[in-house]
Amino acid sequence: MTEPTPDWQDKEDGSCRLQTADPLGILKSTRTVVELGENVWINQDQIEQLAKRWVQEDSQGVEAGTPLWDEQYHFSDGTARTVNWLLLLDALNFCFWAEKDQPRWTITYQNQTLNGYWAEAAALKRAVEEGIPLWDAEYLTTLSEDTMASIFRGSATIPLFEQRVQHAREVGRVLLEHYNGQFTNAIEQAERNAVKLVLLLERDFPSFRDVSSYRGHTVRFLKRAQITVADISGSFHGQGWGNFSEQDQLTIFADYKLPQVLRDYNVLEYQAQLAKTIDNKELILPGSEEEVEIRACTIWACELLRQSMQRLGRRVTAADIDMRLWLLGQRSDEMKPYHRTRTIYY
Ligand SMILES: Nc1nc2c(c(CN[C@H]3C=C[C@H](O)[C@@H]3O)cn2[C@@H]2O[C@H](COP(=O)(O)O)[C@@H](O)[C@H]2O)c(=O)[nH]1
Repeated sequence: MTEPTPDWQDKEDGSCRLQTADPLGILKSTRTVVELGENVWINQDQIEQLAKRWVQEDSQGVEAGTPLWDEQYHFSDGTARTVNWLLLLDALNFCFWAEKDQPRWTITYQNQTLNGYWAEAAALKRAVEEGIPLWDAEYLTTLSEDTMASIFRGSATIPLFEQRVQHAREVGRVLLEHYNGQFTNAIEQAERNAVKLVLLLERDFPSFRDVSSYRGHTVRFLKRAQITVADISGSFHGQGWGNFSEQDQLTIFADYKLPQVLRDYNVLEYQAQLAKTIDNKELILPGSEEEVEIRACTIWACELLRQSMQRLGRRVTAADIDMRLWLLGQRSDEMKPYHRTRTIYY
């Protein structure tokens, strides 16, 4: 007696078959874009090949595995202060690349020159070590531009500086108004459920509302809301404040590095004009059809990769696939450029 097909599972045999409940409505809404899109395609053969390769690597113990949470560049004291610090980290976790032919923003920390995400994390850790209480909601509400400039001091300027100041103040304000200054209260209100916490972030923290529209359809990505939950889980090693239910219901986090890696594996293919724009590091407008298609196809390419690995007997979550691809993207100098969309969402 085979199990009855749950009502949310697709019956028709389309390539983008829904095999999870998709409580965040991300897979369903992005599937429309994948089906209608004319600028970005998913190559199913390449997905099967990558799935086979990863399953073989894993069986030979080469598994990239989810590395331990980094504590060299992340503030981590195991208390509610760390939870607030991580919320701030991910409220500012976007868009680290420089204008065309300009040097990236970097900082020096512990005699190392860091850029991108690692520079952001280390800058926020350095600030706490220098006595700036970034875990204090009250303090964040009136964070000055001078203080923020000092926090992110380094070579060149961190992009979208003004927006980052506004996001930090918004985090403080919303924490005070709704959660008595502690994001741990939000975790408890979400009953320690990953999906509920992502939806709470979307509802209460405007800068996290990463939702687009595409030919009249609403398209949900919620990248920073989802990575906030994943980072709290990572920092607390899945225990205590990091012990969430339904974490396997999260999708990958649609940033600018995953599409770059998926294109390098020929899993994503770009229409000629779009490929030229990206290879020339020209800007792609936020909310444009091209940008939404890149992000939607990234999400579905990873979902199809997950399904393909499962058919090969290897159960992984979207977060496992995300981490593996993102780490590959940290060594992406040889790859074709990632797409340039100036946005606060990723
Ligand atoms: N999809 C996905 N995107 C992620 C991350 C991370 C870092 N998180 C992990 C790191 C340690 C912990 O284990 C965290 O889990 C940053 N980003 C995004 O990448 C971009 C920055 O790239 P680059 O310019 O090269 O620094 C930017 O959009 C940023 O938002 C992730 O994990 N997945």
